[in-house]
Amino acid sequence: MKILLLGKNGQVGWELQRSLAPVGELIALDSRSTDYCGDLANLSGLLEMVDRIRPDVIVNAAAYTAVDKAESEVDQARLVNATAPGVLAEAAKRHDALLVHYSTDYVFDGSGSAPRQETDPVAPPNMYGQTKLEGEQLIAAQAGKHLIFRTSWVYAARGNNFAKTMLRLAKERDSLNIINDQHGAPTGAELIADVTAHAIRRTVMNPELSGLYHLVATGETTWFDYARFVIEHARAAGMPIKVNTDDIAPVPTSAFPTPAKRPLNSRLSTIRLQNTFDLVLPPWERGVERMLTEIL
Ligand SMILES: NC(=O)C1=CN([C@@H]2O[C@H](COP(=O)(O)OP(=O)(O)OC[C@H]3O[C@@H](n4cnc5c(N)ncnc54)[C@H](OP(=O)(O)O)[C@@H]3O)[C@@H](O)[C@H]2O)C=CC1
Ligand SMILES: Cc1cn([C@H]2C[C@H](O)[C@@H](COP(=O)(O)OP(=O)(O)O[C@H]3O[C@@H](C)C(=O)[C@@H](O)[C@H]3O)O2)c(=O)[nH]c1=O
Ligand SMILES: [Mg+2]
Repeated sequence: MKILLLGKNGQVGWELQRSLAPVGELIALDSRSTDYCGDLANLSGLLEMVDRIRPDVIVNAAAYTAVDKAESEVDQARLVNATAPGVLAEAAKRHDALLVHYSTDYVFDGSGSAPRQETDPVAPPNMYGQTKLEGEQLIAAQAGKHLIFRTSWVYAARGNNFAKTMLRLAKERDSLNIINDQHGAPTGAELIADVTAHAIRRTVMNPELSGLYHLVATGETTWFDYARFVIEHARAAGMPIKVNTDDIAPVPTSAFPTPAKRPLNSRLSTIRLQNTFDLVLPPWERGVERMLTEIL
């Protein structure tokens, strides 16, 4: 089985290089690859690359993930998050290949407090979420073999994420204001990559498993509680931390203005994923502790 991985150096892409290696013959690309085009902004290059490689599985871990910047760079965000995945879906269908793709909690408006199911209505609060939703829709419209995993609050030892931002700020500043009314589950790139490998094996044998699945760690937290969890672990591990525990302040969303609006409720229900693929998803704290142990 030939697997094509796009976005190999992102948080999830890096872990997929590990988890997909034993699943099939892996060809991993990024935007700067030279043998084959791995640039999602080059649509004709992408098509030519897929026709040359003729993969059995395409895993797209590339995305425009700068949430605030997407508000002012909509065209680039849409090209990478929507148009290119649509082109990949078309090419995958032509080759009868399985397309695996990732989406986000930011497709939901964030109202209420119930965990969202895959069938719940979508209403993205920002342009990143809007373009990610358009990507989902273009893939589904092809009706080829596909898996779309919506995840949230992704972190990894390698790459940029909220936990690493907090470690940096805790060393530099003596006070922090952190939003305490946005709820969700930090989800490790390792978990996403491991579940992806498992689901690919099942879906290749059983294409009717195609569809949309929520994939997040178990439990929930807020950005504030998550920040405290990370900073206190780092302090206990002996990392030099400048900020006092009492000077990490919980604030409402209204007190932390950003260009992009974020949902208050990012909880995702994973029942469909767990039942379909016989999976157990670990509590979010386990993965974050592992990541901290690795980087501290
Ligand atoms: N990060 C998060 O918190 C969340 C992410 N997701 C989704 O999960 C998936 C993986 O995200 P994650 O690993 O965190 O993202 P990262 O931001 O870590 O990685 C994204 C990768 O996409 C690449 N990329 C951007 N533009 C292009 C392009 N034009 N051509 C090729 N590659 C490109 C980047 O490479 P380069 O730097 O070289 O441009 C980067 O390596 C994405 O679909 C994302 O939308 C969902 C929910 C939460
Ligand atoms: C730096 C900082 C952020 N915040 C808030 C802003 C925001 O609401 C929240 C997280 O900030 P970030 O910029 O890391 O989050 P953001 O980039 O919005 O993270 C999102 O990325 C995309 C790709 C996704 O798909 C989402 O699931 C989610 O992970 O924390 C504070 O309250 N205080 C701070 O000092
Ligand atoms: Mg971000």
